[in-house]
Order: sequence, then C-alpha cells, then structure tokens
Amino acid sequence: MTFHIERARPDQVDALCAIERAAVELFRGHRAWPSYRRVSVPPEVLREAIARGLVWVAVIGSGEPVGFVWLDAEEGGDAIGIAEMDVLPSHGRRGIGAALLEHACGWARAAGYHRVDLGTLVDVAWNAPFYAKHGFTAVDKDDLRFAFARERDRENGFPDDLRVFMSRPLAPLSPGEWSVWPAPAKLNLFLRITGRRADGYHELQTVFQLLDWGDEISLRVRHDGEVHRLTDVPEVPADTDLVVRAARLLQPHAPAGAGADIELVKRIPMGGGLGGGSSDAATVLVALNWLWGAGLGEDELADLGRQLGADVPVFVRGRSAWAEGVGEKLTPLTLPRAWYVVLEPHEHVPTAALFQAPELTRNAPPATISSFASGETVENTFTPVVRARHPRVAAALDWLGGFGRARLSGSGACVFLETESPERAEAVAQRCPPRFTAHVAMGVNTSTLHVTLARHRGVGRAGK
Ligand SMILES: C[C@@](CO)(OP(=O)(O)O)[C@H](O)COP(=O)(O)OP(=O)(O)OC[C@H]1O[C@@H](n2ccc(N)nc2=O)[C@H](O)[C@@H]1O
Ligand SMILES: Nc1ncnc2c1ncn2[C@@H]1O[C@H](COP(=O)(O)OP(=O)(O)O)[C@@H](O)[C@H]1O
Repeated sequence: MTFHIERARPDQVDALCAIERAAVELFRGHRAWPSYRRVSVPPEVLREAIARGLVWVAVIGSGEPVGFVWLDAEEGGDAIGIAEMDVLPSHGRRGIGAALLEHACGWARAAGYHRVDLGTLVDVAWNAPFYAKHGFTAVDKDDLRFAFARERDRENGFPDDLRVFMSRPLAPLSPGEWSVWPAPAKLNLFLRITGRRADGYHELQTVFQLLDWGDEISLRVRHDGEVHRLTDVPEVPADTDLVVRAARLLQPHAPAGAGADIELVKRIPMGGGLGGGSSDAATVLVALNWLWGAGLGEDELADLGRQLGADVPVFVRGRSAWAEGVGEKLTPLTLPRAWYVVLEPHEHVPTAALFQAPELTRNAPPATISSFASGETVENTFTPVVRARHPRVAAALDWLGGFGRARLSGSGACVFLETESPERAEAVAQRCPPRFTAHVAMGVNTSTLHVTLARHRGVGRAGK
C-alpha cells in the first residue's frame, strides 16, 4: 500500500476527527481511557490550524486520509509542539506515523524552529518508545513550558504519572536548503482619502491591522543569479509575480550570483484588499535580504518595497500601524487583541479603477489616531463606491452586517467583522453561506514574518 503526505484541506476536518476517534479506541482498558473517551479534537480548532498550514495528512491511493499530524505554535517561541498525531488502526505499522512525523519536523526546521516538543504516554509502545526511536528524548516535565499542558491534563483527569514530555532538537538549516516564510494578510480598519498628488496617486489615511493568517513562501538560494518561481499561480505569469519582481529588485544589493528558487502557497485571495501580493513581495525582500546576506536596513527595504506597491512598506516593517501618504508614512500602533471573520465575496474589484471613480470622496477631513482609537473613525471611503458597482460585495456586507459592524478592507473585495473572541468569530464563520468563503484570523501587532526572521536569526543559526 502506498501513501503520500500533503497539506490537509478544510473539507477533511470531519475525516480527521474520525481518525482521531478510531485511534483512541486502542486505549480501551488503559488508565487514560476515561479521559480519552471524554475529550476529543474540537473540529473548529482543527479547522483553524488547517487554514494556517499546520496540519498534514497521509493519503492512500483512493484519496482517503488515513493519518494526520498537527503542529501547534506558541506565540513567539522557538519551539513548536505536536498537538496531535493519529493513524487509523487499520493502517498502523506501515511507517505512516513515522513519515508524518518526519514531514512535520522537516517543515518546522525549514520554518526556523529550533525544537519540536510533545506530550505522550510513557507506557504505550506506539507513544514514548516510538518517539524515542525518532529522535525525541524525555525532558523535565516540571519545566514551565509544559505547565499549560499539565494543567489541561489535570482538568481532563489524565494520569499525570504516565505523562512524559519529549523534545527533539532540529539542526540549523544549511545553505542551499529550502526555508519557509509566512506572508501575512492585512485589514484596513478604516480608510479615508484626504487628497490627490500631482502624480495621480491618492493621499490616504488608514490603519493596517496585520493578521496571523496568510500565504506561505519557500525560498532556496541559487548561485547562478537566476530567479525561478516553481509554482504556477493562475493568471499571474512568473515575470509579473511580485515575488519574482521583489527578488530581482533586491539582486543589485546582494553578492554577485545571488539567485533564488521560489515556491508559494496562495491562501490570500488575489485582489481582495488583503494585501496578498504586497505581503508576498515584502516577505521575499526581508527573507532574501537575510539569506543572501545583502545587509539592507529596514528603511532601504521599505523604499524598495514602495517601488512594487503602496502596501509593501507596512509588511516590510512588520508592525500594525497608522498610515498616511500613500501608505508609506507609518506609525506603529499597539491594537487591542481582536479576532476577525474575513469574508471573500468571490468578486474581483480592480483597485486602480476604484481610485479613478468620479464619485469617490477625495477630500475627507483628516482623522486623528485618537478619533480612531475612540471608535469614532471606522468608515472606508471606498464602501459606497464598491457597494454600488459590485453587488456581491454589497451582499457580503449585508450578510456579515447581520452580526455586527461589517467593514470593507482596502478597495475590497473582502469584508470583515471584528469580534471579541475566537469562538464568536468561528460561530459566525460557520454560518457563512456557500456563495462566500469565510476565514477566521487573529489580529497581531508584530508580523509573523518578523517573528520567523527572529527565529531564523537565533543564536548559532546560520541563515546564509
Ligand atoms: C487601497 C489599498 C489600501 O491599503 O489596498 P488594497 O485594496 O489594494 O489592498 C492600497 O492603498 C492600495 O495599495 P496597492 O494595492 O499596493 O496599490 P498599488 O499597486 O501601488 O497601486 C494600484 C493603483 O491604485 C492607484 N492608487 C494606489 C494607491 C494610492 N495611494 N493611490 C492610488 O491612486 C494607482 O492608480 C495605482 O496604479
Ligand atoms: N504574488 C502575488 N500574489 C497576488 N497577486 C499578485 C502577485 N503578484 C502579482 N499579483 C497581482 O497583483 C494584483 C493585486 O493583488 P493583491 O495584492 O493580492 O490584492 P490587493 O492589492 O487587493 O490587496 C493581483 O490581481 C495580481 O494580478
């Protein structure tokens, strides 16, 4: 029987939950069985992990998933945890678990993590002894980093004496290996156009809220000066792709012969007002600057980014921010913690055409950071124009508006709703009608790109 490993898809959530239930049956009669029976994987939490690319499935020839591994990153840490790994008992003892484990550890290493942690049972052959065979060693369970997991165990009545925590160190990346980088999406929490410059560009004011969700870019350094995109992106030829253009723009600043192979996983809808292309470009600038040892500072990278698009500088700088000018004059903001339901109306809204719209308000009085902070300034100047021209976006605003104050991001087409908890965001997203696609994301003040860069730069880590 052959199998292969691929990223899990949201439509596999139910199948993966069923695998977990089946795998747990093997514990019948074990002292941990009562708590295993009571506690199961929450499908909505698994769905969020899948949307962030943290779950992989083993799939057999028929397309049926027979096992999965789920990584769980703690904010800002240099270790990543294995939240869950299960294989259908009918497909056990065929190396599927080992392959899933290697795949997850390989990804974690490429993403700059230094260590993989997990909690398991000491007395079950396919638990601690299995992980020990695959490079994990038991660590002090009183270590504070496991306090949360132990507390959860206690709440679930899990036998603490049988619990063991294990870690596997990950070797630093060598030059020439693939590294993996996030390109987060953004929302515009408000947007006002205050004037127009002589070159036709518009002066605006906006707040960029970075999200913990977005695209993923893999990079491998070449030494022949070539830049190759290895992934097909529908309707975006390689030479016009912002990832390729960003790499070429940086090349004159890098050592002779610097080149790159580039792969990307697009999750951010194109032309959605979530800044996907701009974020991809910023990720390539920031990551290749490090991998090539080009040594440019943040100001120089932001200036290069500005040549690719008005939204690139905020992603290069990597802080949620108040923005003026054409979006390049940035003041970092610490925004309150919030979750968002982001809705794709599946309609393309052309940014340039909207900026040209005669009915667009271009002379709004300037807002202030305090008027935004007080909740008084929330409007997006593009909203009436987009509503009138794009009925699907209007319908998305109306549907989401049934749950609270729905807003347009950038020039659209995506719309969003802020919520005070992930549960509330999930509950709204789950009611999304099939004509839209809903995502749930958390707002972050520091970009996941910069968190990743800090990991790659970690002590003893060579990035070039
Ligand atoms: C509206 C905003 C708000 O964040 O976001 P999106 O909806 O694109 O995500 C941005 O200002 C968009 O930034 P970005 O998408 O990078 O724009 P660019 O590629 O630089 O410009 C696309 C076109 O929009 C017009 N444009 C853009 C920015 C601006 N301040 N004034 C403009 O008039 C120009 O006609 C330009 O040719
Ligand atoms: N890597 C890329 N990802 C997305 N779009 C890209 C990319 N490279 C070039 N583009 C082009 O940029 C346009 C704007 O894309 P995007 O930045 O995703 O949306 P928005 O500006 O609305 O936030 C796309 O329609 C596409 O033609």
